[in-house]
Amino acid sequence: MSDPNLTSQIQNPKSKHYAIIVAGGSGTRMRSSVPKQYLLLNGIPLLMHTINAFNACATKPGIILVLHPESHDYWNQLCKEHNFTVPHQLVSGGETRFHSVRNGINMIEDDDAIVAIHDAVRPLVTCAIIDESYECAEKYGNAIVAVKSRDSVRQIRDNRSQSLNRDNIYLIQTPQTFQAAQLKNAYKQVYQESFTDDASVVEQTGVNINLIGGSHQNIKITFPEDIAIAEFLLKQ
Ligand SMILES: Nc1ccn([C@@H]2O[C@H](COP(=O)(O)OP(=O)(O)OP(=O)(O)O)[C@@H](O)[C@H]2O)c(=O)n1
Ligand SMILES: C[C@](O)(CO)[C@H](O)COP(=O)(O)O
Repeated sequence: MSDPNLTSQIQNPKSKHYAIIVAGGSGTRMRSSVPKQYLLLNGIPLLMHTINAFNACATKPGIILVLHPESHDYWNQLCKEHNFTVPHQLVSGGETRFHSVRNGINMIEDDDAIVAIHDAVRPLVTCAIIDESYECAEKYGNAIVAVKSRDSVRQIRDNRSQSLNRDNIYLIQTPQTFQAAQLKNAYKQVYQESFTDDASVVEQTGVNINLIGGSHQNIKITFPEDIAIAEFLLKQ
């Protein structure tokens, strides 16, 4: 059950901007007793850092939070424990990230809205990155946050490794922000394993994908050591 006190903003959003924060995963690679999005980072669940970042940015989108269907009560309890009152609407997630995102998109009626999709487990995203992604998506249709590879890169082909020009290699992050019509059309497709992010889903419909600058600090919490790294970065 969602807490009605937290759902008011999305029913009557002040702007046409939305953020779908996907937190419906189970975090198998983290091997923790609770899913990683609820692990504490500087004393509060890391998912709250992520929501706070979107709430603090100038765009101030309506927030749609996608959770595993069995985690809603747990989340509402955490919100009470931590006095967390940022308005948001809860939606149930699906089998994969693709299905969770699709459930979030289904909550948005306005085809002209601008929608950012963000991994709950990227809690170090900055307001500057979030606001720029909305501005660029409004102008160009979509904006995908990415960083250049800092390592040298090689590709295996026919059992031989070949160096690639790393200046042409970008590592993709979130938020990934789109005009709602693009997103809704793309998410009508049948799920494919190659859909590892939202850009790959939208690109499949023939739409050009625009990259914007992200940050090497916008890490995804995936493995146990990432918590210590994020705590270190938060103190900077
Ligand atoms: N069915 C799913 C799977 C993933 N996610 C979300 O998508 C983001 C990126 O996924 P990932 O880091 O892979 O999370 P998990 O699937 O939880 O982790 P793992 O792959 O280690 O199990 C996370 O915020 C995760 O909660 C989701 O909403 N619904
Ligand atoms: C969406 C994403 O965070 C972009 O880097 C990434 O593709 C998620 O991948 P994962 O396999 O769910 O970790």
